[in-house]
Amino acid sequence: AEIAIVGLQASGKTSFVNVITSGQWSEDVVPTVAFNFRKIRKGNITLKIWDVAGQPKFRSMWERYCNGVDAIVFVVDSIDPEKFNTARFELHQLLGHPTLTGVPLLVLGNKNDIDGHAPVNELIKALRPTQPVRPSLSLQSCGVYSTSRDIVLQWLSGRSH
Ligand SMILES: Nc1nc2c(ncn2[C@@H]2O[C@H](COP(=O)(O)OP(=O)(O)OP(=O)(O)O)[C@@H](O)[C@H]2O)c(=O)[nH]1
Ligand SMILES: [Mg+2]
Repeated sequence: AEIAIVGLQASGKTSFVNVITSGQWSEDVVPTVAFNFRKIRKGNITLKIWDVAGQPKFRSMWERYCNGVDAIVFVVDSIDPEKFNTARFELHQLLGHPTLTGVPLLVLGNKNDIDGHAPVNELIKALRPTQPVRPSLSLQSCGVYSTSRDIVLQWLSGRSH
């Protein structure tokens, strides 16, 4: 399966990829420039991961990396409600590209290890990821210490063909 991971800067995309690829949580992450490409094997599935940069100047590239993938993962920082509006805007901007019609979407509310994080129902209200309609949509909460990463991996594996 090939997946693209997008979302605003500092939402935790690279940290998430580090945990699913090496099982290691590292404090030492630097803001991504352009993208990182990672390839991992999980059982008999090879995941090709485009970890795309989230700073404003890189957002116009998201569509290019998402084009042709088996699933898009959109990461949101669930402890930073002030960014929800921008996140929604960028998410809808991305999903509005005709090239991405029908691509399965997984929205991750990251940093759920921190007290006061927004729960899934609040993220759904804030981001309204169901518009436009997606055939395959999932919204999950995750964080560095959470086992939901396994659920996420399962979801991703199920999207491969
Ligand atoms: N507590 C907590 N901190 C996290 C989590 N994920 C990421 N962080 C922290 O959030 C900050 C940003 O993480 P990155 O993984 O660099 O974020 P990014 O989305 O890749 O950012 P860009 O590459 O600039 O788009 C870092 O200080 C991480 O340590 C998490 O699940 N829990
Ligand atoms: Mg990054």
